[in-house]
Amino acid sequence: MKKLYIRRASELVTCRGSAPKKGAEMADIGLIKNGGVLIHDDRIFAVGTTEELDLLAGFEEGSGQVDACTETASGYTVLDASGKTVLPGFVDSHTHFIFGGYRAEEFSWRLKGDTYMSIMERGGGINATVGPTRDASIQELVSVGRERVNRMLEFGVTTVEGKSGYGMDRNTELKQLRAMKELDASHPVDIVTTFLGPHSVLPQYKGKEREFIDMLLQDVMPVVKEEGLAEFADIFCEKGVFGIEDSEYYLTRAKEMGFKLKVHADEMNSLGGAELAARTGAYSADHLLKASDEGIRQMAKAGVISTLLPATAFCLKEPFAPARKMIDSGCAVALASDLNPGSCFTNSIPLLIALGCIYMNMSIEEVITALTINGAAALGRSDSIGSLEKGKKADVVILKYPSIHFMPYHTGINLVETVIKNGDVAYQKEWERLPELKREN
Ligand SMILES: N=CN[C@@H](CCC(=O)O)C(=O)O
Ligand SMILES: [Zn+2]
Repeated sequence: MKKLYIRRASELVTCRGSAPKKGAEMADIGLIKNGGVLIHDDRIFAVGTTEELDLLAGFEEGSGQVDACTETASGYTVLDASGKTVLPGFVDSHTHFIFGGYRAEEFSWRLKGDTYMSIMERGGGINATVGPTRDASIQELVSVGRERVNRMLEFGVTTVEGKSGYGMDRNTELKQLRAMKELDASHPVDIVTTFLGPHSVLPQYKGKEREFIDMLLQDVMPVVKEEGLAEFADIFCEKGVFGIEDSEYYLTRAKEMGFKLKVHADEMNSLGGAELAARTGAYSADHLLKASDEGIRQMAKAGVISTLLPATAFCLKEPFAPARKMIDSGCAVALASDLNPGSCFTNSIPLLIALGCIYMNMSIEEVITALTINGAAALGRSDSIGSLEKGKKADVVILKYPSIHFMPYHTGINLVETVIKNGDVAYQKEWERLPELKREN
């Protein structure tokens, strides 16, 4: 058995307890000073103070057994985390990271005053990514996806959700999902897949949205189900895209087929997407910039996770989702990057931390909960990831600094030093590796 002991962490964040964490529970991150984690193979064996775990591991302080990274008599490899913060691996629970091409020009147009929806109406936006994604081979999608997931791992992400939705035909939707499955099998980061066929309306389906949805339900989703290509089904419920009736029709049938549900809801307009998510029993409603008070109340009551995507609001120069109101109303809030080729091309966890704390009035404890256990719950995985508790996957992040308060304080800076995935070191930062400067005489 492979045994690892992370020892003497200045602050160890467990996020233990029931999940998801709602309302005031979000501030309780189960912090242990001078904490440690014992890992056996790919699972967490014990979590506690270093004193408690030394006893459990058969260590004697001062015996010389506990030097950093040495094999010890009791078989543990020791990782000395003194002066550092240890957290559960981050869960990025909403992304669109598999696609072909780029849309950099749209960002410039928006800087000059165009809106996301006006660009979409004149043929840009999501539809503009369809051609390059259809043209890309599965190996090209896997290769570019691998680079993106590598970058996520550097930020401490150990599980990521990825959506289809840039094919909107049978072959390309399946190709996107298969690319993610191939990556999942060959990369340390776990990938949870979502079918998002109804992501936009192609010109030939304008005014015939129901026909398009029926095509997806009949021709594509049975294959997705049969091959186990996606666990969740999602839809872009928005004015000018898919309305409430079409969205409810799709979600109801997707649920009957055995998919878990997610909804892109109330992003640009208050359409009743949050209420729809509550009504259909969705795991999460995502975006929610314009969620109504009634929608917030219903999400809290139904236990729908409010997945907020502040980097998207930031890039679109839109007001942030009302995180404070949601938490104070008893909602469980998750934060995710929404990495995509159009509205938000970032996978930066430090940016989410900064926006959450500075602009959304969330405490750093609430932000940590939103990026770990509540993200895990939004993916239906809170029993296996999202917290440091006995029996869970050993997905652990170690930060260079001694306290969680460095996370917003070192604004926008990646503090991740080590990432452990399934008990193995998957990423180790080399802080001071600079090239030798050559001097000409
Ligand atoms: N809003 C809908 N879908 C994506 C954007 C996708 C794109 O613009 O390519 C989102 O969640 O932000
Ligand atoms: Zn999205």
